[in-house]
Amino acid sequence: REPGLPPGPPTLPLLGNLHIFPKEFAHYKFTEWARTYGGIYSLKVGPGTAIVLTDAAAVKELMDKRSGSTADRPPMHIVDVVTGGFHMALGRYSESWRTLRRTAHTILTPQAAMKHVPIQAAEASQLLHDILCRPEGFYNHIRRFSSSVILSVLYGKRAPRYETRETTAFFEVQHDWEELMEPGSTPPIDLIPILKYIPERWAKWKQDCTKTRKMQRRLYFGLLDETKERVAQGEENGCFMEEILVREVELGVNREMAGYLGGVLIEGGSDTTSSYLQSLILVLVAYPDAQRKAQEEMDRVVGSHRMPTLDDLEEMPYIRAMIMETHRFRPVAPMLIPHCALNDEEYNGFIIPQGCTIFVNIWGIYHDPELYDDPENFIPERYLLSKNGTKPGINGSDLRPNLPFGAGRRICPGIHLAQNTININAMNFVWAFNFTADTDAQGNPILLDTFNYQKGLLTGPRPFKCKITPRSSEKAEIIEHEFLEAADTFSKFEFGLSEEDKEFVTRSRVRR
Ligand code: HEM
Repeated sequence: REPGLPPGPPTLPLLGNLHIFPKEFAHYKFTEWARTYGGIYSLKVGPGTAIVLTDAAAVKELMDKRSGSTADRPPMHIVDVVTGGFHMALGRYSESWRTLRRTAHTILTPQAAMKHVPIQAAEASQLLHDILCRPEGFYNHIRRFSSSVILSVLYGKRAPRYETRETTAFFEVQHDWEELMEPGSTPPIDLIPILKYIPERWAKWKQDCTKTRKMQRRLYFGLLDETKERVAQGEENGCFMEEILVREVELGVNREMAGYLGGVLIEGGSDTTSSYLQSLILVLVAYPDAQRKAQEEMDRVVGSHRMPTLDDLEEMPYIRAMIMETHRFRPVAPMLIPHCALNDEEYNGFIIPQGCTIFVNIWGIYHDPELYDDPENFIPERYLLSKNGTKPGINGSDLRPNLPFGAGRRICPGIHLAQNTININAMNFVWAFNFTADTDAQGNPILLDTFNYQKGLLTGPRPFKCKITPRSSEKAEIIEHEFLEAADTFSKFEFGLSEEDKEFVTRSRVRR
């Protein structure tokens, strides 16, 4: 470890800390180390350096205020090979990143996000309906929902079924893409660049890259071309890509960029929102008291005769607190996406060297007993006591409510879209259903493991079982009614459907 770096675990010659670097669920180990080495420590990864921030003040200063210096991503050769350098989320801080980011931002502002609320609300009514009809399939109903919302918002084309072609194609290619990026699945090309030059016939990872690239391009550019054709036929429906196509010269976005921008936004918008909503159901089951309090508030504000709308949330402090607490308790991205330092920075007497990888360990911050009372439990009330949920006597002003969405110039561009989706569904779930633990053969409740999560940079609960029942027959009727009423909104987004999709749409729109 070079002098001036923050402290960290003891190193070995050449390897540094490589031999103890966690291969999965790194946020647990990173949090354990933070309790020993402090809110800012370093790890040596061979010759490279990683800095782990588990301190809100350091995140505010280095990631938000000095974002111009920390907005890069670590080099990932695989990402360049597969996406030609056009991956906005994983790509370097370059001119093309800035163009892509500007383009995404102009169209995903809070006002622009409001334009998409009708399709989000309509899809949320199908989600309730799907759960009502087949509660045991809730996990995949949520995945369909997220995929359909993002496809509708971006390409004006929805996915009525989990098996709809574009949804299945996306899940398939995303699975391969995530596997390819899993540490250990490729040789350490970024540490030993000469490995890039091994011919493809001897390097399986290169063949996998070629396959993934082909699959991604078929899906992403196929969707782009379909949108073009639809616009040419005068059938616009106000989706994101239509606006890009109209403004491509002004925005400086060429075909390659538009194709990958759409693809990366599908990647960013699919499993993130679905993981959040799956976590929400997990905590509603695991913490029945919190569920009961949320339902009492819902009954007071909305009652039984209508469904909640976004405007109602203003009157629901407990449900707002529950939404915040879910982000804290089980953040979708426990360490955000790694950043990389563009320049040397100095902080609290430590050097943050140019080129180092920076992990923002929000898991460690959110589970710090110095900041939160009983951090390992789901307690929405903490957000009623203080804006950032911190315990009495603690100044939580270095925290901010949107921290789970990232930091500085790399903060999630889909945040407003995501928050609307989360708010609509959180209210719907609480209004519509009772969520209870599944029971064993003797009728005893089966305790849920709230740590049974998928590995990866973005994480969500592994499939789990629970019982979901409508809170009343009147509510079940309203769900049915709202779903049928949504047909008009859906129809603008239903084109190019397969025969199976059409058959499903016709069958499901008949009152039962
Ligand atoms: C619960 C929902 C979501 C959560 C918790 C979430 C969280 C995050 C986080 C933590 C980052 C990394 C920020 C950083 O490195 O500092 C990120 C980046 C990103 N997110 Fe989201 N996100 C969500 C939904 C969405 C949606 C709906 C979209 C698309 C419309 C989206 C698109 C992206 C993109 C493109 C990036 C990369 C930004 C960049 O590197 O410049 N996300 N998100």
